[in-house]
Amino acid sequence: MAYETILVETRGKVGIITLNRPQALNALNTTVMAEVVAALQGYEANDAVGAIVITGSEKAFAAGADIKEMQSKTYAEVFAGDLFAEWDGLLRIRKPVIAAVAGYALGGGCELAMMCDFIIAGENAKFGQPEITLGVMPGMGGSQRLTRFVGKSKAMDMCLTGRMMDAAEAERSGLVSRVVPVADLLSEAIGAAEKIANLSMPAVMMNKEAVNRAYETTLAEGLRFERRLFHSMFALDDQKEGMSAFVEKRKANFTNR
Ligand SMILES: CCCCCCC/C=C/C(=O)SCCNC(=O)CCNC(=O)[C@H](O)C(C)(C)COP(=O)(O)OP(=O)(O)OC[C@H]1O[C@@H](n2cnc3c(N)ncnc32)[C@H](O)[C@@H]1OP(=O)(O)O
Repeated sequence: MAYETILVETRGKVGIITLNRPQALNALNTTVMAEVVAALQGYEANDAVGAIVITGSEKAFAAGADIKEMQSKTYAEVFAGDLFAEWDGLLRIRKPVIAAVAGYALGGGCELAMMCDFIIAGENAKFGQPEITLGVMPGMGGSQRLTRFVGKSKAMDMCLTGRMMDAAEAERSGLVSRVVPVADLLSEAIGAAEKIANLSMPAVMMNKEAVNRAYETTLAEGLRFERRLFHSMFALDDQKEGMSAFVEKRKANFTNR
């Protein structure tokens, strides 16, 4: 499929989506949204792909939702069209999605990164929710997810002042899982994705579902959910293979069954 605003490539078992609107610092317009979700759905349906990386350029992962596209919209339009709801398609992807962030990840760009399963940042990454400076607020989960990632005080600071957080602060605060030199960012993210893609896919997907559940439910309910998933894994060939391989001191050969 030919895309206008993203580049799509498969390396081994890893699908790579690169946001590609350099003239607008990868601002997220309606076309980007539709194309990213379509590419993700394509990888989700492709059994040869086990994990996905979303990245941008060295200067910008994404500098936010496209302000020029939003500028003149009316309340009636954004309400009736449920502006940005299509991004929820990302949340229905069951394979792991890693954000590889260099440069600006602002507004919707920061929100897109936080919708991924984890974030690997280049040393020049800058995260922020500057919507307040435009007279609005985050519209795709920023006020909720950022607060869960970094806590109330820092989330308030960022949403109310619009200030940016650099990669070191983002790692300290738990927003990103690792920080690497910009030159190594894509290979680090692809390496992590490749490692995941070579594991048992049902086990990977159940791990993802269980961690996500921690955001949505009580501790008691989450622990019950984890226990049930854990028990169900003993119905998988991959559980037998993984444990046998350990005991026999060999590499596991997972079949995703
Ligand atoms: C999954 C999530 C999607 C849903 C999102 C829901 C709600 C989200 C709302 C938002 O995201 S509002 C936008 C928040 N972002 C910002 O306010 C950042 C805006 N950009 C900047 O402040 C600066 O561009 C910068 C990032 C600090 C970089 O500055 P620099 O001087 O280096 O470059 P510029 O000359 O400013 O930009 C180059 C070029 O890119 C255009 N551009 C930058 N950001 C956007 C944007 N968000 N939307 C549209 N266009 C953008 C900028 O206008 C320049 O283009 P020209 O005007 O020269 O043609």
